[in-house]
Amino acid sequence: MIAQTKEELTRIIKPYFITEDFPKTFRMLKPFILTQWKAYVVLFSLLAVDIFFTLAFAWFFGKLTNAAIHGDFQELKKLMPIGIGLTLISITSNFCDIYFETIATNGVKNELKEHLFHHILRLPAGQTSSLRSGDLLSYFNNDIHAVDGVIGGSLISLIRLPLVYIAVLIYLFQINWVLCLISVVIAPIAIAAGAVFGLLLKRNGRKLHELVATVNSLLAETFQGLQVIRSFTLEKNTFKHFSRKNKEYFRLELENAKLQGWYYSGGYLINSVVFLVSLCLGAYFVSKGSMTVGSLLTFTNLVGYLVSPLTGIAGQWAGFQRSVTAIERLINLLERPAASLELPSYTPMVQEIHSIKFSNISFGYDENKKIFDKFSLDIPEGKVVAFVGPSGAGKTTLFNLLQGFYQPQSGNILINGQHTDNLTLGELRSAIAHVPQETFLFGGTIKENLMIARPNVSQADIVTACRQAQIHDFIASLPAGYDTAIGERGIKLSGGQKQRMAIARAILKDAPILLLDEATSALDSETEYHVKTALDHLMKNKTTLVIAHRLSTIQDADLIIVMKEGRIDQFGNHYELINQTGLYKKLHYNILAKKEK
Ligand SMILES: Nc1ncnc2c1ncn2[C@@H]1O[C@H](COP(=O)(O)OP(=O)(O)OP(=O)(O)O)[C@@H](O)[C@H]1O
Repeated sequence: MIAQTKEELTRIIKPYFITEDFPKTFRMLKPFILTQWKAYVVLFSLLAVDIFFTLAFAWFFGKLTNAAIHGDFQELKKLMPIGIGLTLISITSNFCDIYFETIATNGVKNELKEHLFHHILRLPAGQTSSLRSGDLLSYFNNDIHAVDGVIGGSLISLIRLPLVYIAVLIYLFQINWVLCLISVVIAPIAIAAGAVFGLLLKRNGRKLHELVATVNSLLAETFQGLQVIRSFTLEKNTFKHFSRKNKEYFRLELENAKLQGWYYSGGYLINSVVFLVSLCLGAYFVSKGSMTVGSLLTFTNLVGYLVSPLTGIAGQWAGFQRSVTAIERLINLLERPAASLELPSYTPMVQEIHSIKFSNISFGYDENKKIFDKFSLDIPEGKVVAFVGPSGAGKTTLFNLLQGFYQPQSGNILINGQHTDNLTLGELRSAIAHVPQETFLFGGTIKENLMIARPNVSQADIVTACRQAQIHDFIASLPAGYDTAIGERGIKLSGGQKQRMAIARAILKDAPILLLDEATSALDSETEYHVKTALDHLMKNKTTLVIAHRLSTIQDADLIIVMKEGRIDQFGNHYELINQTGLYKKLHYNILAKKEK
């Protein structure tokens, strides 16, 4: 398709050229590169050794040939130690090159990985909810490794190759300027061809990085959702989807290989032509006596360096471009604003709760769709407050705001009269124990899962908490007891056991505010009894906010807040509310009806 207008032409050409992302890339990488400055200084010093060696070896070769032709054994004897010295320099410099390049690139990547991980851990929920876990993994196992091109070999080569070119050009010019001129004429072709391939590879590189992230997300979601896939018999469709993406990846890699193949073959062709022309012309000059055989050999030895740096620069440029596309993705992530400067950690500053107040809160996950509009609520000290209301009323959102996962667009949340904005995230979250509806357990042992509640918990604390949470007897009956591995996400535990593990965690955390999101899934009456006993222990002496689904929790609550569409529809205790006509009465009879079924 031919571009009709200038704008259209610009739109087609633009993706092939780096403009703003180039300085942006270096601005982002600079602090990480500076951490490895010593290795980079060594690498740049080695450039000089490399250039010296290239010229010296060609010189040595020519000298040796002339000495051999003239049977000059004295000269040969003098040249031998020089040859050995050059070889030793070359071996040492090669070793140092590899060693220091590894230090520089891996050092930078290590720092970058830590920075990225640190950043992701500080991102607010609003930023991470739009990221898929596969995408996040891709940053670490794909994009970070692709930065090699910018921080390692490609960067060094982009500096080394022009220097080699200039040094060789000056040297060869002195040997035979006519031959030199022929080689220089070829330069624009090599540069132009390399640049075009580099830009084509960049476009392909961006597609490849995006596709790797998609495939990673697909894999992560498939493995996490294997049970759903099995129960909805989605195996065939899932496989087809994966296979399509996998083939697309293969096709893009092939396209890349083709581009690289053409590029290297083109470089080889240019190299060969220059070499043959120089050799034939040089042979003519030797036959005319205007050049020695040694000089011709030196020339043919070095003439490649007048072409390869040019094609090489273009090749490195291509690698560089592909890396830049990976870095663009990293920059996009790193530009997302973090919720705090430091990583939150357990900081139990708030020991007692006298008041919790939501004051004129307005909030929407999407700013155009408000969940709360000037919402206010006072939570009484040391009481159990139950939140009930239809799905989507905003009950969980209230919990999210109190824990600082999201910030209200206006209004304040105050704990003991102090704005939660004035507390660090560590202080705020250490004051709250949250028992979510679905318990997330890590893949380690029971003990490891309980120890995350707070630092320095003892075995005795754990056992006491588990007894109160009605889970100790079960754990003790396991062959490895508290050291039993519970499988990924605690797959080896039942729903009721997971809930009691979450309650034990909350007991261990011993925070003054308790947020409880009761599970909606029905438990058998014995487990229900155990869970209720565990909760009674947990709620003692705490200010408790509970999203309640169980009749007993609701009836026993000191205050019931009936929520509807982000507003408080009714409030009071069970006996007050049941005698009013309104939403509570309806909800109450709905729960009763469900229970009877
Ligand atoms: N992370 C999110 N991003 C965007 N919208 C969200 C998000 N979480 C919840 N919502 C929306 O906010 C509204 C309130 O949801 P919330 O989870 O607070 O309701 P709820 O009262 O807890 O409901 P349920 O009883 O079903 O859990 C809903 O319309 C929901 O779609």
